[in-house]
Amino acid sequence: MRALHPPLERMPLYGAASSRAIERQNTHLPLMERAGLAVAKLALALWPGSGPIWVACGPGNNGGDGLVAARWLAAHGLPVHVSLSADAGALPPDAAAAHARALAAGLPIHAEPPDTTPALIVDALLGLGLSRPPAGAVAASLHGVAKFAAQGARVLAVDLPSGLMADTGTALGEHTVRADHTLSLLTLKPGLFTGAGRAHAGQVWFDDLDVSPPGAHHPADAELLGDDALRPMPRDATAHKGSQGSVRVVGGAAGMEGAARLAARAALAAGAGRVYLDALSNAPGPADPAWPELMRAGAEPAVAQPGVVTLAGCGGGAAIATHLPGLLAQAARLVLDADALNAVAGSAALTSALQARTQPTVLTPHPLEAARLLGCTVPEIQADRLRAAQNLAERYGCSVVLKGSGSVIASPGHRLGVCPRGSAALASAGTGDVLAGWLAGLWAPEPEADLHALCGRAVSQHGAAGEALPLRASTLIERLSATLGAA
Ligand SMILES: NC(=O)C1=CN([C@@H]2O[C@H](COP(=O)(O)OP(=O)(O)OC[C@H]3O[C@@H](n4cnc5c(N)ncnc54)[C@H](O)[C@@H]3O)[C@@H](O)[C@H]2O)[C@@H](O)CC1
Ligand SMILES: Nc1ncnc2c1ncn2[C@@H]1O[C@H](COP(=O)(O)OP(=O)(O)O)[C@@H](O)[C@H]1O
Repeated sequence: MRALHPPLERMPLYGAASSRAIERQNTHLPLMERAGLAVAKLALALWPGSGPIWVACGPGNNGGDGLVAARWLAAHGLPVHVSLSADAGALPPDAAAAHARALAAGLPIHAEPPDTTPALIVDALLGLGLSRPPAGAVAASLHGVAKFAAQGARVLAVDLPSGLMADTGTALGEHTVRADHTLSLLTLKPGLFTGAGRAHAGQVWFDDLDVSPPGAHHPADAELLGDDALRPMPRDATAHKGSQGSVRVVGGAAGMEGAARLAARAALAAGAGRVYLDALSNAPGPADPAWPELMRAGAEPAVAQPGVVTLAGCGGGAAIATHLPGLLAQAARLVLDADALNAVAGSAALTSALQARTQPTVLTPHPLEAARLLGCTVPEIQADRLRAAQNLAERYGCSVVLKGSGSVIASPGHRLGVCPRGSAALASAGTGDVLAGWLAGLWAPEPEADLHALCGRAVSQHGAAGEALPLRASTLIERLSATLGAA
């Protein structure tokens, strides 16, 4: 068992169906006994030393894990209140056996939550089997968990916070558990790291139940990005500005020049040899008075040159649409962000032009831009962020970074990546422009890079720099420069 916190290694993620398939391959092992023992060990470590522990067990095998854990905790002499929000006669076989062993050990099993606030709650109500918004006895227990948590009880979720969907990180029902800790068992589930998952899971722990590697015969559904993505690329001693590639930022309509400047600054900080700004505002003067290194684009460099990465959209407004036909047709390497994405979503001609591109392209939508591109709603995007990113990648034939808590990286033919870095400190205007610029700047010197991996690097580095307040987009560039930058 181990805690997942930096430095993080790459880890495979398995959704509910894959986790069940792996479980089926290992039915010869006492998985529930191992799971319950792991839960008990972590609960013991988290227990504050006094006060009761409420082990809240549900109707399935997640409840079975809880019953095993409760037996171990009671055997250690800890004050345990076990509740079962289900008919014991209807438990699945493994959980029924765990129930029988708990009774045989003399453990009282209640129908109701405790009367007084526990010090620690072990949430074993629902795991992988969640199939509908909680109701009845389970919902009543979930209400109790929320009430006691508000009174200061710590919460350890078994496998998944009850109410959270394993595959998507969608919270079903109003009382989805907000855990302080979640111990993911056998496999790590993608829903812990994207959508509402990060808000509900707290500190994630993982125990493979000694089934290692858990998916030897089963491909992972996605990959959790590791901190190897944070390593800066070494710069060759013979590097010169010409060898580092160029970034051309097309954006910054009147009133939104700042967005394009943030992107251009980030591109320079990431390592691009030269950065040009095509400001759509046509305002006179230097590209960025505070950053004299940034140049105004004239006739050169042509976007068709392989050394040039074009980043279009940041603060582009409606004006970006007129530039897109040319950029989509010619740009050797293209990143589309913000208004460029909105323009594509609103135009069948631009959509066709994007789909017809054969040169490498990255899209960096936030959920609203993604919804426009897929012709659906933001809740539909957020209900399954992995699928949305995959659909975008396939529909447009591009690499895609679907931003937000637990950014998802998708490219045709590649395994989905989920980024566990970043935080709500990034929730302020301009941080997305910095990401787009940083990505373009990382890409500039590496035309042959695996674009999917490069997107993962950009998102991980941006996220790692965005985990502490106070944070403005400008300070984000400073942090990126200080820790990972090349400029
Ligand atoms: N069997 C084993 O050997 C192992 C089981 N494990 C545990 O087993 C869990 C999966 O067990 P299950 O497949 O039984 O799934 P769950 O324990 O999540 O529960 C499934 C049960 O909950 C009911 N249910 C679903 N949604 C509900 C709702 N909204 N309100 C009320 N009831 C609802 C279902 O009808 C079903 O009876 C994992 O999450 C994990 O905790 C793992 O520890 C690995 C080993
Ligand atoms: N709660 C959060 N957790 C993690 N990352 C976040 C969170 N909120 C925002 N971000 C990140 O901040 C950036 C915001 O981008 P975006 O919405 O395009 O903003 P803007 O257009 O103002 O620059 C994205 O990289 C996004 O993933």
